[in-house]
Amino acid sequence: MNSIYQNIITSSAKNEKLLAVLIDPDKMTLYAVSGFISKVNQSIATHIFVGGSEVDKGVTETLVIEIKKHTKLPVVLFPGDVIQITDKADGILFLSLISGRNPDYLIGKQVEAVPKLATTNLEIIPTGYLLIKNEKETSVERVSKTNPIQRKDIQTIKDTAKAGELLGMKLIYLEAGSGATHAIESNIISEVKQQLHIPLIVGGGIRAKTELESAYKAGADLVVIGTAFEDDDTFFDNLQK
Ligand SMILES: CC(C)=CCC/C(C)=C/CC/C(C)=C/CC/C(C)=C/COP(=O)(O)OP(=O)(O)O
Ligand SMILES: O=P(O)(O)OC[C@@H](O)CO
Ligand SMILES: [Mg+2]
Repeated sequence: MNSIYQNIITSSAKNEKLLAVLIDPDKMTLYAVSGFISKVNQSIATHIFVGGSEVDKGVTETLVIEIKKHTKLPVVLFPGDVIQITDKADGILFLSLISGRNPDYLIGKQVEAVPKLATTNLEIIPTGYLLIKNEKETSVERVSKTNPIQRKDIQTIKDTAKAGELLGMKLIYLEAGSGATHAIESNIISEVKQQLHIPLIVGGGIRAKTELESAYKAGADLVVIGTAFEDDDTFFDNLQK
């Protein structure tokens, strides 16, 4: 059986780069799904992530059902909270916000999620999630009440990512924040990647194909893009298969 995680590992070993399109349930209407997903299907995207920092109950499930009608790509939950868990998706990034020091987002929400996950067949992918500072406050900072790590503090970023790996996490996600003023720099990505043995996800503020390519070149195995597609879906035209 080809699991989502196994595919990420295999692609990473072959240096085949992956792209997740992030759909924020707050911003996508049900009637827009089929048109949007048809663009995703024609693009180089390999995954669909669904999640937001603040989403009302039930909204994620309805959206995932609709998305699944239109694509064969794996749909992976990227939840800001436990209420976003639905068994209609294929997998879930089981996030721990390791850049922060809020116990609710390190272990509390994860404990709360267990009874919900017990009734699903979701593939659970333990993910160390690091928020890196940009020029404006991000939704994740506000919602989680945690401080991001400063960009100049590369050693802390590296040590935090490595600590996630040593704790047994299967992916590390470097996050500049949805709609970040600037994407995570190549030197940060490459320094983090060099000392990891697990795949690296990079997201936040990537709005151009050149930025996507430089994240890949620096060592990102999977890049997440949301806002650039939300703002202007002609961005897909540059990312045709
Ligand atoms: C259920 C489990 C295991 C975890 C959920 C709880 C944790 C630890 C979450 C991590 C911190 C967090 C709040 C992540 C949110 C990730 C996310 C989907 C960000 C995208 O944010 P948007 O909602 O697009 O931001 P905007 O509203 O600014 O567009
Ligand atoms: O919306 P953007 O800025 O592309 O960010 C994607 C993702 O990393 C946000 O959690
Ligand atoms: Mg968003």
